[in-house]
Amino acid sequence: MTSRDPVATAEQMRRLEDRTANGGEGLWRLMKAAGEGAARHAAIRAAGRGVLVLAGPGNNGGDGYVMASALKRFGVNVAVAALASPGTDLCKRAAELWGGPVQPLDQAKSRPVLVDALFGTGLSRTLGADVLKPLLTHAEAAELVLALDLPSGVGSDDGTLLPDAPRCDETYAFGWLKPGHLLQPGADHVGRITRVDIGLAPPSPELFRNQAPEKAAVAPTAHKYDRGHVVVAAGAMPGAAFLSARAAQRGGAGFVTIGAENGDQGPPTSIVYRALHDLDLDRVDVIIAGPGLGRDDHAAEIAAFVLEQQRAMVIDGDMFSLFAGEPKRFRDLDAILTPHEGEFGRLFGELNGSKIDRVRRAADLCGSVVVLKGRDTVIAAPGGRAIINDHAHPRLAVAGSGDVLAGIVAAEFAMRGDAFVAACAGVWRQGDAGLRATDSLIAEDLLDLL
Ligand SMILES: NC(=O)C1=CN([C@@H]2O[C@H](COP(=O)(O)OP(=O)(O)OC[C@H]3O[C@@H](n4cnc5c(N)ncnc54)[C@H](O)[C@@H]3O)[C@@H](O)[C@H]2O)[C@@H](O)CC1
Ligand SMILES: [K+]
Repeated sequence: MTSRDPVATAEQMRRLEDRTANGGEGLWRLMKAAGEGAARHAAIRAAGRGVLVLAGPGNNGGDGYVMASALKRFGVNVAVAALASPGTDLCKRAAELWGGPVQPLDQAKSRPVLVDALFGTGLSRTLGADVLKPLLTHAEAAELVLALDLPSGVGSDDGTLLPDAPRCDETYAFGWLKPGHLLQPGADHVGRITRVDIGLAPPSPELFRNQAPEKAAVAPTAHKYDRGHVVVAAGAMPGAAFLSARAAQRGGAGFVTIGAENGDQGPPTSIVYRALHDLDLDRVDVIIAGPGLGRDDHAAEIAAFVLEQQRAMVIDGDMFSLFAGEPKRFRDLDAILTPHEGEFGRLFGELNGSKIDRVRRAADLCGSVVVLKGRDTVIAAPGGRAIINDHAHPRLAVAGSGDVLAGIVAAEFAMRGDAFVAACAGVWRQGDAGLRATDSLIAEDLLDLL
């Protein structure tokens, strides 16, 4: 697997900072690297326009003072306004480095470029009107809003968003990405993410941002079955099964069968229709169950039958209603579950914490890879390995999009054999298709975009 951007929580960032810095001077070097790194990017983005830096009382504010002093050195016309006097040693030192005038937040004159250095990973409660009102006024007056580390109002660990927090155009992420850069609704306020390397030690590899997968290897001599045989267990709504089957084909599976319970033949296409009970399921790589399956007794029989097969599976749609509150039913399988929020709640009930916490817990509960779909999709394997996918577009929220995802993920699973890697690859590919589509997207279009 190619290298992915690690994602670190605020607590992990603090520990990494301590481990890297080894004392006060080291911490100061990190702050200097952060503020100066951001200044180098911002000086170019400002393109001669005046800059106003809003500095908070903590170390995010410290980064702001360092940045302002570097911008001044670069010849940029920069002013600083502060919420309160510096509250940490590092912030004090940074304010001394700046040494120029500092105005109160609500008395500063707005400028075309605004830098939000009020709060970063230390935001711990809701923003008062004393902060929010001037912040919004300056942001509305600016042509370009840049945030240091995180936009003020975005929760670093969970992507929550405080009401009325302004939207930024670009965020300079110091060291590593934080979950708040990628999780909704906060991620929508982050704008373009630019990572600024400050020489921080790497975090333990637990959480990453998804990235373009390497193509699954196919041997030049591969037979169609070597490229993966995927079966879709069809039920009440054959259209959904067809979409999944087509997506599995387009996704790269060599052979795709729709297992229709009564052996119904579909339209004459390269998809084979067979009665599910007549298939030699031992020779099948992955079974998809759920898309269009239905929720009646007949569907329940099919669901029980496919679970008994103990094959690798992609589980979606109606399966989460048929097994509501029973995630342990999937425990002994090598499976990928692809619920949306509603289905996730139906299967796992209410779980606490951030989206990452909840999906990790869910994966442990069912012993399988769980993909919680959305603008921000979180994928977790049992044991804690997790990925956030922000490579997607809201236009993917159309009927049938989930059926397509199940098919792509199944193809990837059949070709790669590793559930977590396959889920990450499939989610990326669907997101990528969505990004390349137009706003008139319907699920069928995705098939041609794979
Ligand atoms: N952890 C790291 O590795 C590094 C961190 N740096 C910077 O340090 C930041 C974290 O600094 P801090 O931990 O000092 O935290 P912040 O500077 O984000 O905020 C903490 C301060 O804000 C106050 N506060 C929190 N929520 C508030 C609210 N809603 N209303 C009013 N006041 C509020 C706190 O009481 C505290 O004074 C990072 O985001 C980054 O910008 C960088 O200097 C470089 C290295
Ligand atoms: K900030």
